[in-house]
Amino acid sequence: MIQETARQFSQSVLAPRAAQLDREAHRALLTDNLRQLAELGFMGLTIDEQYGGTHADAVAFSLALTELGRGCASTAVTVSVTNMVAEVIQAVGSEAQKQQCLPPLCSGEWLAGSFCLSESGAGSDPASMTTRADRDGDHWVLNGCKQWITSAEYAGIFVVWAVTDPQADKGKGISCFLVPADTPGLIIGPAEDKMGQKASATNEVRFEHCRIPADALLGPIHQGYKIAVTELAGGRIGIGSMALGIALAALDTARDYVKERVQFGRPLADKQGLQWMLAERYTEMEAARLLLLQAATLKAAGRPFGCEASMAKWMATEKGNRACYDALQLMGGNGYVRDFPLERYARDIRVTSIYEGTSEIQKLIIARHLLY
Ligand SMILES: CC(C)(COP(=O)(O)OP(=O)(O)OC[C@H]1O[C@@H](n2cnc3c(N)ncnc32)[C@H](O)[C@@H]1OP(=O)(O)O)[C@@H](O)C(=O)NCCC(=O)NCCSC(=O)CCS(=O)O
Repeated sequence: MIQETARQFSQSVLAPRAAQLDREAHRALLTDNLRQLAELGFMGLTIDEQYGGTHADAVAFSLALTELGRGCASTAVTVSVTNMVAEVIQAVGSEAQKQQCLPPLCSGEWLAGSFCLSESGAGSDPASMTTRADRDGDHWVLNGCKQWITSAEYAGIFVVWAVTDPQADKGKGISCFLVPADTPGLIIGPAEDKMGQKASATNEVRFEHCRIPADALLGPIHQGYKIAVTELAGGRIGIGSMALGIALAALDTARDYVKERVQFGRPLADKQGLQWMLAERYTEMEAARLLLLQAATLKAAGRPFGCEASMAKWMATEKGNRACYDALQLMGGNGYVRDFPLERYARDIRVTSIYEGTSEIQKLIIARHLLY
């Protein structure tokens, strides 16, 4: 039912608006999409009902993200990251923190949540972060700068990682905090001018003597790094599922095109070389779908799923990029112009093999599981 609801919303609302969102980086249309999705229960898909969530599982999350990715990647990534933020709070938050943050995130009162981990010098290696949280009486004081933060412009809550013990071994002195958007000293930089996913804002977030109360600590002190890498594994199912949706949208468009387009007196679909392109790319995306469902099923069962999530993200995003490349090729010049959505799909999918862990990081995680 969740998959069908996502599919219908994606076809009827997201897809018709996606070109305008992309062309104008249209925040108002994006936020309208988000409000409607929150009403449908997509902002707290795996969150307990008592906090306003849908209480679905990771499989439903994956299926939903694929359908939303088919329609509009800018919207889908916002849903994925907001769900990841809600999951961190549900996983390690106190009862008071859950009561404070989850209902407004799930209902859409807060349009989004932001996951503030990466810094300019700490992307693939977040344990090298330099943002500090220093204790001052009954407060923490945050200083530092985060980069590549999805939705920062319109987020209601920020989950922020900072060094709380600079003397500790690498990764052992980091803690996690909850920072409401209106906290003085939290400063949102201008949006990046990106290649794709243009309506989704990606900002720098600075903390300048940003004072937060002691009870803003999220989860145990100095355990923040482990919380981040654990939650990122779940986020990777979302990004992989969205990439699958973008790739399938591209392949479906190209498949319909080659059936219609006549060259040398026959439809392009009759050319065996082009048939094989479609056969290979659809087969790869089916493999990605099954890997995503495997990772999601393990997560839903409460079993370890980090390696499987990395395998699934690698497959869905790398093969998804290839699928968009070939789909564009199948449409020739028409793939390259804005009259058709192919060039947007190809731009939107490119970042999926970069954010929430590059393809190289996914292979590092997979290799560690194989070897150690
Ligand atoms: C590449 C890395 C995986 C390397 O990690 P490290 O070697 O530095 O750390 P580990 O020792 O592997 O892990 C630390 C700690 O956590 C435990 N752990 C690790 N993974 C899991 C898991 N899936 N589930 C549970 N626990 C896990 C591990 O056992 C260790 O525990 P102990 O200390 O031994 O008790 C890592 O650096 C990495 O993933 N890098 C990529 C970071 C990344 O994806 N960055 C992009 C973030 S996206 C962003 O910030 C923008 C937000 S957005 O808007 O989307």
